[in-house]
Amino acid sequence: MSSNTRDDVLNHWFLLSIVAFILYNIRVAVYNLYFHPLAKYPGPLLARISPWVNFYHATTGKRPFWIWQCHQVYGETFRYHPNGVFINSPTAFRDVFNSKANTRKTQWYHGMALEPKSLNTLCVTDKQAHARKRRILNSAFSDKAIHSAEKYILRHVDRWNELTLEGDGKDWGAPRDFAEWVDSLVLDILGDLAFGRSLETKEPQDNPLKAVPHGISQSLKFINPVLHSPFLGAWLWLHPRGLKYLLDRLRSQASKSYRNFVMESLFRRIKEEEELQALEEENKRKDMIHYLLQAKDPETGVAAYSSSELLSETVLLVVAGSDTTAIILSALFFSLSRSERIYNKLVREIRSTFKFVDEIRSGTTLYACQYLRACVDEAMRFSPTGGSEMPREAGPGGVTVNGEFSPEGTRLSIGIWSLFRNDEVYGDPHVYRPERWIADEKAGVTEDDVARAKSAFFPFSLGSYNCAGKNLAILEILVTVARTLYRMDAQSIARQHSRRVQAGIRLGAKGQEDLRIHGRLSSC
Ligand code: HEM
Repeated sequence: MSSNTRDDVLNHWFLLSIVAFILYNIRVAVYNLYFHPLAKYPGPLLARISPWVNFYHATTGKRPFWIWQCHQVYGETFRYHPNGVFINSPTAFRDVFNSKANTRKTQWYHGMALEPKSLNTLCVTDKQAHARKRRILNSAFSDKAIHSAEKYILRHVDRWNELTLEGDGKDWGAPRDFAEWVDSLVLDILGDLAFGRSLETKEPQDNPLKAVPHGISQSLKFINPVLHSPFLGAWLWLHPRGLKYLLDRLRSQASKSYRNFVMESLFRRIKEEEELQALEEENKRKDMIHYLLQAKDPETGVAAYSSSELLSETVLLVVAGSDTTAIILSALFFSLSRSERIYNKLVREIRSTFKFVDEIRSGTTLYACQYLRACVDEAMRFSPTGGSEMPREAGPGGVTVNGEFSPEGTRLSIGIWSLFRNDEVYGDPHVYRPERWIADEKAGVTEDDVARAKSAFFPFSLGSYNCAGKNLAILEILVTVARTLYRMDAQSIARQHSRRVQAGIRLGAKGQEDLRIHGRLSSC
């Protein structure tokens, strides 16, 4: 064949390919717009046709706000993906997340896993496998386990307070970047509760583990767009075929230090467990990893977890147990720094309820501090911790959500940020107002108002997949806030937002935080 004829053939095939590609996309667009089961729902035109729009918003870091804006424009339900809708309704949340709902976790969760082959309790999508793993995890969060963990939480909070106050505490101490400062507290607590050792990241000396919270944020920020991308399936396929190796090499230093920390801590803890076997039962330290190591398969009696499953479960505990609690504490102190009225009211409640700081521990007195709990709930509403949504899809045979039927495989999403800022439920959703959680006729808040607010409030999710660590998290937050504000006056030196939220994940870059807090001894 002459070179001219070969060029003609190539040009011909090239043109044909382009025409075929265009025709294929037109066909897909027409189907998605007019014949797809979700065709009746409104939404941005391009998002209804193509999954790339949703992906684009995930890369911007502002997807929760895009979702909220779309609800303002298109109403309660809008189509954000050819095969998915967002629904901003408390009823829809219950329909999708209740234990009996015919819905399932999507492939998104497999992408979240460190090792897609060793899925942890959060990432496993098979319901029976999840129930088995969750039973084991529950033993690490039983009332007894939390009760025995409390003394470690208190010890860390007390030391953190001591370090916040400088010298004799009579003058304002040097301002601290609150986001980082709270990260160190939460990580030290987590280290003690999970691995039975204090990580000492709040101590002044240099410590490579101080980079761990940043490593966690970076890893989450990196994976978030991938999870929302149309190439997630290919990503999961490639992961065991070389992609994992490549990613490990490209990882940032902070992300590496977080991974190494988890691995080292776990392997060190496994060794210690062997030594602990020789001790009397009451002298054994029963931290979270202890429960995982001791778990047995009920049928075979052998260890329930392989070492890669243990690692995967440990990663979950570290991420779920640190980033979330730190975000809520940060959001709460940030909101207090913006309102003298709320700050003073909370301080009054804490200082009038307890006579001594040591009385601030789990128990009816702490849990009866109504305003404290309202401030925490309002922080969880105001700055929800998870990503934009907890992705679910309709199971076999489809499911009815909010009165509308969706066939199997339809993505059914509820934007957490949008739901917690739903105008119809909260009236003034963009205002941090703890009073909305306490019925008080004089303040104009009725029982019905509180019930309505609670009807849309699911900070720890709902059903079988709800947060395993919720009681621990609440205790940690309550004692940290109460002991800190009992002991010291806190003051913000800047009035801008401390933490921007990127798809539910903190940016938290060093030096970019605006909320700096310093304390001085309280007069009580
Ligand atoms: C204020 C703090 C916290 C909030 C708001 C929170 C919220 C949540 C939410 C919404 C989920 C469901 C995620 C999903 O389905 O995609 C979840 C799951 C989970 N959380 Fe938390 N969490 C917090 C603290 C903690 C702590 C301190 C721990 C333990 C160290 C923890 C351990 C877990 C675990 C193990 C799961 C997976 C449960 C399962 O899938 O069965 N969380 N959390």
